[in-house]
Amino acid sequence: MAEPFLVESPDVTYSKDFIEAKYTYSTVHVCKENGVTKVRPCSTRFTFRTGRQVPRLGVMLVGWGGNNGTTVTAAVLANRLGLSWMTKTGRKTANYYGSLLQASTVCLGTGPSGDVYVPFRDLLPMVHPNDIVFDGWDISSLNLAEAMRRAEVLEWPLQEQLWPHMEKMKPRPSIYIPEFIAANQEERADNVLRGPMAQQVEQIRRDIRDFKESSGVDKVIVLWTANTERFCDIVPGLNDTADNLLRAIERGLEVSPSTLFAVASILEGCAYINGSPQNTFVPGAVELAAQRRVFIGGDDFKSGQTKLKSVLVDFLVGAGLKTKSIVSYNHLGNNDGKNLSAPQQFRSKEISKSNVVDDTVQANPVLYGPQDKPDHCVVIKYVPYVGDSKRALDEYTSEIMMGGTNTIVIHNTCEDSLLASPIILDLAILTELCQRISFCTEADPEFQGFHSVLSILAFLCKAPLVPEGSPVVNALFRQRSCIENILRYPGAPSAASPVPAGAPTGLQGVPGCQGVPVPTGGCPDPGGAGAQCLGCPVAPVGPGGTSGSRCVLVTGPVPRGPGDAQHQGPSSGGSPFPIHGVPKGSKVPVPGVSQHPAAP
Ligand SMILES: NC(=O)c1ccc[n+]([C@@H]2O[C@H](COP(=O)([O-])OP(=O)(O)OC[C@H]3O[C@@H](n4cnc5c(N)ncnc54)[C@H](O)[C@@H]3O)[C@@H](O)[C@H]2O)c1
Ligand SMILES: O=P([O-])([O-])O[C@@H]1[C@@H](O)[C@H](O)[C@@H](O)[C@H](O)[C@@H]1O
Repeated sequence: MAEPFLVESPDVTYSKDFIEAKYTYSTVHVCKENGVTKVRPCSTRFTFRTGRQVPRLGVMLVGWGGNNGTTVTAAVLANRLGLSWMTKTGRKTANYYGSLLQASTVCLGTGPSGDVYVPFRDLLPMVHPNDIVFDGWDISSLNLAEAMRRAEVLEWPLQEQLWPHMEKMKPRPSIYIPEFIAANQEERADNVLRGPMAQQVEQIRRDIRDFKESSGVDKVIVLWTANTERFCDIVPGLNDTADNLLRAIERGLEVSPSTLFAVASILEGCAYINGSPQNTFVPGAVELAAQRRVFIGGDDFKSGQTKLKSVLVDFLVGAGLKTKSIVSYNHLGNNDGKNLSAPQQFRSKEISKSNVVDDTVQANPVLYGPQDKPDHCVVIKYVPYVGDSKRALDEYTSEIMMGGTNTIVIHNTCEDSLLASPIILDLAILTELCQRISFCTEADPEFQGFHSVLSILAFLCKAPLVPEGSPVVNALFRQRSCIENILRYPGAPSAASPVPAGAPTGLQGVPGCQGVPVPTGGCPDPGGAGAQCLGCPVAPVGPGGTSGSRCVLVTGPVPRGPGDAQHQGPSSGGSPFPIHGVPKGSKVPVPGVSQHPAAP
């Protein structure tokens, strides 16, 4: 496939199979020494290698018969077939609006006629959504056409055109454990697996292999878009390590369906993404992903009200206005809303919708003291009549100068599934791309992949899953620039915006953060054992590694016990922490350590 642009630079080479790009990553480290805060610029010379061969991608959706599952499948079919349909406001044509990769652009650089913008998807060779092959599971036996009609998301003239294609698609029977989702879901559960838990996991693994073989896809990514589950307790001996989790499954102990699907996917070498807010990635699941070097990501698609919240609070607090109260109310009438009408399922969603402002608040000690943060209220009501057309009302009240008050009120109506569907595509395509990117540095010449917790997906998720020790950043445009920078390094490094000195250690390119590769060397602060940089996770090479002046930027401490990523829990943040180095040449990404909030 011809490249949409060629980078003419001594730092970029194109071979038949790879694009190789050298890039000097510059950042700053902030360390406090003897009471003095010292800022030291440092840089690392990377070589990125991206495979140019775009595979045939299969996406298996858990919850395929739901509003999101049917809608994203229908959207890809409609685009592939070039469909259009009449509505009361005129003819509509299939598109991918709402997709970062398909419908947004990046500035490649400046030319004689000014800035040159290209679609995000052109930065590197990536899967086109039209080519994705779908399959999946649902506890409801309806075929995809009947499920699309049940969802009531798409206009009927479009549904009619899609019907013959969708009715051939039938969700595979799924793992169903009633106590994890609302009791009101039981009436649709007529397509469920029976037998011991371990046998059900084996069936899911067989399904993945069967799909791969029958469809002829080159690789499969599994994505959870089934109902929101309640949180799981993190229990030592049950789900705190990979071995304990696998043992718990053998014994049929308390493991959620979403975690069972994660285990099945990881054991099949398939990346697994969680589109819902529950803590699917218990420490044992994260450790298993790290051991098998399989990408995992999530949590909870960031589609509308929360996406706006992450921008608004960033704007308000970033402008020095002290936001004191945030009220996020919405009602909706789809099956998701029905499931969320149950307290435990609502609580999962309340957490992911609430914590999205924590990092912005914690980053501004001028406005907020240590325990000070805005009142934050999340309300979700189920109103069947409005269906998928979610109504959101938000109020943001901030203190302004000299005792003044600023109140912003927003009303937002949207089809929730039409916001989530393009996000599902971006999650799958970005994950597949990351599977083809490897990197090395002058100090670590062996090529290696990103950390198994793919936190570059943060832009697409309400509660970004990040390795322990990587700062959790929710500010939307910082998350976007992280994806842009990561895609630029391998594709158009010369245009990559360097991380400005003093840049926040949240997202942009802090190595190990949000998928930014883990470089070694370069840090001016060799530090001794236990030396800590306050600015970002930097550490001297730890046990088993080489000693000396190289610092290793880690994506998380070597597991002290349970390997786990940090689900953005109520108290997420980038505070200093005991950190360890990653022994030189270690290929297994470094899992984090459990930070999952206990079940609320
Ligand atoms: N804008 C959005 O739509 C949006 C945004 C963020 C997150 N989400 C989350 O995405 C998920 C799906 O949303 P939706 O609107 O499609 O909901 P939905 O209820 O329409 O679809 C969920 C589907 O999952 C099925 N299901 C439930 N348990 C299952 C299991 N164990 N195995 C297989 N299938 C199972 C249900 O039968 C249903 O068909 C929800 O968790 C929701 O909170 C949605
Ligand atoms: O719009 P957003 O806040 O990103 O997220 C949505 C919530 O507003 C809605 O209440 C919920 O039912 C959806 O699953 C989704 O989570």
